[in-house]
Amino acid sequence: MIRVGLLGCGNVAEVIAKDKSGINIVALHDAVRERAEHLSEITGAPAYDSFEEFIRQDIDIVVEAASVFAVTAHAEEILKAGKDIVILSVGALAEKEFRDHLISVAEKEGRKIRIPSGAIMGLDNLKIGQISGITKLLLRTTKNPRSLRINTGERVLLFSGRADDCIRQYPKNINVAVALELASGHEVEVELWADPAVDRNMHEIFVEGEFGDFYLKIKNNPCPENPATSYLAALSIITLLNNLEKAIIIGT
Ligand SMILES: NC(=O)C1=CN([C@@H]2O[C@H](COP(=O)(O)OP(=O)(O)OC[C@H]3O[C@@H](n4cnc5c(N)ncnc54)[C@H](O)[C@@H]3O)[C@@H](O)[C@H]2O)C=CC1
Ligand SMILES: O=C([O-])CC(=O)C(=O)O
Repeated sequence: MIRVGLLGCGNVAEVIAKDKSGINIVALHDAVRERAEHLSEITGAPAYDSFEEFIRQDIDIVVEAASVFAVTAHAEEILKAGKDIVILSVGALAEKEFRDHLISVAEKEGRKIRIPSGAIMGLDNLKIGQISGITKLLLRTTKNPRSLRINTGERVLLFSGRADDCIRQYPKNINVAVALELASGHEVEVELWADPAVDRNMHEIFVEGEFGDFYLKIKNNPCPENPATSYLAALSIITLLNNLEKAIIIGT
């Protein structure tokens, strides 16, 4: 059974820890000790204060659900320690130089970097952008101001521009833009809106290309402990882990 280590023991990790589908969590690490200890009580897996000790454990795959910074700081070491990695804070890969370096380390070590679909649907078939022209790719994300930690009584456009600039400004809110970019191999135009009238995390994706066009709108229920994060993101990781060893692979 695949041995999973959780890097980051916050909101997403807690949903994973409470899941009953049989994920085998064997080690935990969080910069805040109490968070790892809390998940230790739920899973029975040991919590390690130091990252170095955590990564020495008998882990097959590390699930990062921590922060963009945690990926920058630890992803290379995880791969070099012979473990695969699931990266939820995929915004860390917006910078090409870092991304290319990490991929080359994974290739050299014979390891895999897995990017879950996270808080959106449709990421799988968008990979066709790597072989077929895409002429438009726009992500319009709308969240309640509370999720974005701002105060406004009306709908406001907080950002309009490139994904890499947006993730630098909102590292906890727009990882999906970078996932879309990596899947499609195409630059994403991003709009980030704060709207007090919405209580869900909404992502609208507009795509045009040689295949035709599509429009997708998802209205995600936020996680109770962290309204910036959609519950779907945690479900997507659980699903990824449950499918790792299946003989049939569904989706592009
Ligand atoms: N790709 C996607 O679609 C999505 C990505 N995310 C990202 O996933 C990550 C996790 O989300 P949540 O669980 O809601 O966040 P959270 O804030 O509830 O939990 C993160 C935990 O990681 C810990 N942490 C942060 N940096 C660390 C480091 N360098 N070393 C060790 N521990 C560290 C924090 O102390 C915290 O306990 C966030 O970066 C979030 O932006 C969230 C939703 C969707
Ligand atoms: O959970 C969401 O709806 C999206 C999100 O925070 C992210 O992409 O970082």
